[in-house]
Amino acid sequence: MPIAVARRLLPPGSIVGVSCNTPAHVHAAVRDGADYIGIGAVYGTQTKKLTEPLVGVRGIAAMLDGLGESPIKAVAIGGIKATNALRILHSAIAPNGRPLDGVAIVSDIVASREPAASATKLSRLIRAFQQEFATGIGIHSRATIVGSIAVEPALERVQSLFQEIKKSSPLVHQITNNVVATQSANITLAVGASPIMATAADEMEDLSRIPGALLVNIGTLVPDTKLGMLEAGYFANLNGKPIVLDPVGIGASTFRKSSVNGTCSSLRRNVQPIIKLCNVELLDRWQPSVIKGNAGELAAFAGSTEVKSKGVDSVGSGFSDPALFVQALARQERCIVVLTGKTDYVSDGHLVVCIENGHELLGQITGAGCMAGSLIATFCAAQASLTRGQSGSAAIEGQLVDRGMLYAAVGGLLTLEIAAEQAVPADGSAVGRGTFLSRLIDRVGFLTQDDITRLAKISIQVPGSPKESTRTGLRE
Ligand SMILES: Nc1ncnc2c1ncn2[C@@H]1O[C@H](COP(=O)(O)OP(=O)(O)OP(=O)(O)O)[C@@H](O)[C@H]1O
Ligand SMILES: Cc1ncsc1CCO
Repeated sequence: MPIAVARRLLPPGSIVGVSCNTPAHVHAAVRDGADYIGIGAVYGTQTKKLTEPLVGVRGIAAMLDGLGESPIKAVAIGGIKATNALRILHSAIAPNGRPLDGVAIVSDIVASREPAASATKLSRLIRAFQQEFATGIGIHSRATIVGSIAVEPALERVQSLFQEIKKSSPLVHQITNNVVATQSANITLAVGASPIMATAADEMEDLSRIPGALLVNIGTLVPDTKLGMLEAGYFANLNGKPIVLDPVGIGASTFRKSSVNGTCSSLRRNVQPIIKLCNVELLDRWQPSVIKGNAGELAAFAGSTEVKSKGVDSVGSGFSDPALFVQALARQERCIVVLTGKTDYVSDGHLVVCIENGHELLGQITGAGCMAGSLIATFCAAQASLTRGQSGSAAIEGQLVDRGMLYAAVGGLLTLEIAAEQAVPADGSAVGRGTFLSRLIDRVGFLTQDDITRLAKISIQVPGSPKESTRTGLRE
């Protein structure tokens, strides 16, 4: 029914909402003067028969963007429950920064044995998110840092994470590719953590209960493993476990791209009430803490044509302004973004940390990026362990991404790259790729926190800001 007709039939002052399934619907609702819009269905639902395609979590942001500066409120609807509400609120942020105003929920309340308790739980979750969103720094901050940005506090954070790994030996669950599984497990053990390379969907709920972190690497993705990834990430989000996503070779095929976040997935065309799990993209189901890739992978992920890829490799010299790229992508994805290469760039959407360590041999063996992912996940597990004591506070309840993961990503990269420098003989004698890999794993095992502090070559900047501080590997 057109809004004008509804307004004629209803008493004056009535609130009129419009269901929107596409950006075109949103534009029409703005033009016709709706009071609010309901965006959906996000997921499949049994509450009503769906006649329009599912929007998916990844589809909400574009619709919010269509609201522009209008005061019209927006809620998401369709299959939303206490278990996925936070995921939806986190992901559904328009490029212009506009979040959802709320979520519409039916069965999780009316079909609950304790509807009042269910409603209270949901409202607590939503308020915690709103509080987090309003007061947060880092990931979605627009605050400007005044003065120079010292790197020492960042290195101190890395040190305490390094100590925590040695102390608690966290479990690092890795669903990775079959090219690198052994070396990834070995490098995780070498740094002092405990790897488990489990892939079956049926065991993910059990594994998610063990504190630690989850790595999802799509290097040799097959449908069965994808089911495991969907389940593992979902339960990891529920249990507040950090997730590192490594979209290996994402530009190589439509299957990889649509499995992660593509808009061409069959999910978009699926009007069945129950979603067939394998058609769901990973990022429709869970929120990563860190997304890591080389330039070709991150360009394909972000839909940028600036950098090309060939299989799992990046082609050419990379982005013209990598710092700005990672900052923008981190802001859009509301998580830490890591761009690897000769120089690495790590951002939380505000700060960008540049790392100049490493060795060219890292670019000449397979799986250096995958090992970087394993070490980043290990440091994320340590960060989660350090913050676990604070859980229960409203701000933590409203988060899926811990801002400390910026330092975790930096710590993982520094560990790999400083060990790589040490793996090359100091007397300049040649080392081949095979020996280099073994020596690299050895050196990760021998690395000390003093090595990291002494040898780190990092700088921190806020792109667009003239203030920048640099730190070389030399002792001052
Ligand atoms: N030329 C180089 N000099 C120094 N460090 C490098 C160089 N090339 C890569 N690295 C380091 O190697 C690690 C992996 O980065 P890279 O961009 O090669 O990953 P990748 O392409 O995803 O690797 P793979 O697909 O083999 O897993 C990073 O820590 C990066 O800093
Ligand atoms: C070579 C290769 N192919 C798929 S995954 C992988 C490992 C490095 O990314």
